[in-house]
Amino acid sequence: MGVLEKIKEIEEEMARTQKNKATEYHLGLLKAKLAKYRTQLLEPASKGPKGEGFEVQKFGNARVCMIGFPSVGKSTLLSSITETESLAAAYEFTTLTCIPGVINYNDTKIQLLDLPGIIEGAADGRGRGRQVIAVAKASDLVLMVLDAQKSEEHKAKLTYELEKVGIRLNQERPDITVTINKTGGVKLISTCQLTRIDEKQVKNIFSEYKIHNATILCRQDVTIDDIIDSIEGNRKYVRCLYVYNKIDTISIEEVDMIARQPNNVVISCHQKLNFDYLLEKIWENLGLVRIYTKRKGQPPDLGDPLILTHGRNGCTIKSAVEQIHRDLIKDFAHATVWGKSAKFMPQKVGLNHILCDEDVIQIYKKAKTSTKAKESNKLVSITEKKDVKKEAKDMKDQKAKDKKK
Ligand SMILES: Nc1nc2c(ncn2[C@@H]2O[C@H](COP(=O)(O)OP(=O)(O)OP(=O)(O)O)[C@@H](O)[C@H]2O)c(=O)[nH]1
Ligand SMILES: [K+]
Ligand SMILES: [Mg+2]
Repeated sequence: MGVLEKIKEIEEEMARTQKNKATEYHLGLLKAKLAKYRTQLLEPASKGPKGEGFEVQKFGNARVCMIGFPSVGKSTLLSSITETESLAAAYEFTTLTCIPGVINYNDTKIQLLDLPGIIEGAADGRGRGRQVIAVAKASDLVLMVLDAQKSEEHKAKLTYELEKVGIRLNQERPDITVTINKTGGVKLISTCQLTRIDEKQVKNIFSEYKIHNATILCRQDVTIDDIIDSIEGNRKYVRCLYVYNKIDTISIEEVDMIARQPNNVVISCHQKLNFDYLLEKIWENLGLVRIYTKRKGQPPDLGDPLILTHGRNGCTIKSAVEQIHRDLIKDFAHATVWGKSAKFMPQKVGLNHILCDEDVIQIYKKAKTSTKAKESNKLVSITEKKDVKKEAKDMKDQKAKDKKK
């Protein structure tokens, strides 16, 4: 029986199983089995003939892709907010390849990718689903474009299709560390109370993966899915905006209700409604930071900022210096900062200072001691030493003289 049939069988069994304390272990095991088969299913995609995927050159400071069912308005949106025209039409599957456009926003270039519509079962290979979803895995932000008339079920279905290939939308990577040992069995350690899993359940899951000796350290109250994700490892945690298009076809009350949900953006391409807010949310979710550099005695160069991304713990002077020039780090002495991150203007800071958007920095390098200067320095230090030695000797002679008297 092929992998797809096995997946189908397990999904049916999970749907049939009552969710309660007694079946929890069994369901956990089924989830692990499912995750294993899904990973197997994905393997061929990467080994498939090269031409299959949508090889689109990365461009600009960030990559955003549009995922959605056919005819929700992805191509109309690309043509509306970038200079690129992408054919739009009422029939489904108008777009058959990946069409890149560029959003110029806040001195940055954000690549926006239009993709073919996907349908249920996309992750299992229906239509060009797997190639479309692979682009989502390689993006910094996913725009899930939805037709405002269609119910929430579309959003849930698309989330499930992305989940099946290991994409976790708007979730943080769970803080779990798995160490495989030679002996000692499976040990579950946690720095907080675990209310959703226990050691026996975790042991079952690990034995499903034929791992019998491991230490699992959890720093938050994790679920069994998080444990499976940490074993599988190939998960991608991506920010996602739910873009509800065609709001010209629903009532104001419905628009208001949709707009209030987190990560939702309501737009109408036909009436060009709310594009500014969409661009603002894209910018916010990409976590891009513009840093302007200035030289001593000159005004900052406002035309061409450094564009950095907000890492997990912010963006530091170090990442800015590395972007200017890799070798600059070793000559770095200190920097002065003007802007939101400076306590006073200008503030003298080191490599670990966390920068804010639109800060201005000036970099100071260590004073280059040329070899001649080094010689003279050395000379100075040696003569100093000589003086010190001579002084010590004079003092000693003096003492000896005093003694004789
Ligand atoms: N009422 C309304 N119709 C829209 C809006 N935006 C797009 N459409 C229509 O929706 C249909 C589909 O638009 P497309 O841009 O081709 O949608 P798509 O998601 O790119 O479709 P595929 O490429 O087939 O996946 C077209 O007839 C558009 O004119 C909108 O804001 N309001
Ligand atoms: K269409
Ligand atoms: Mg299209």
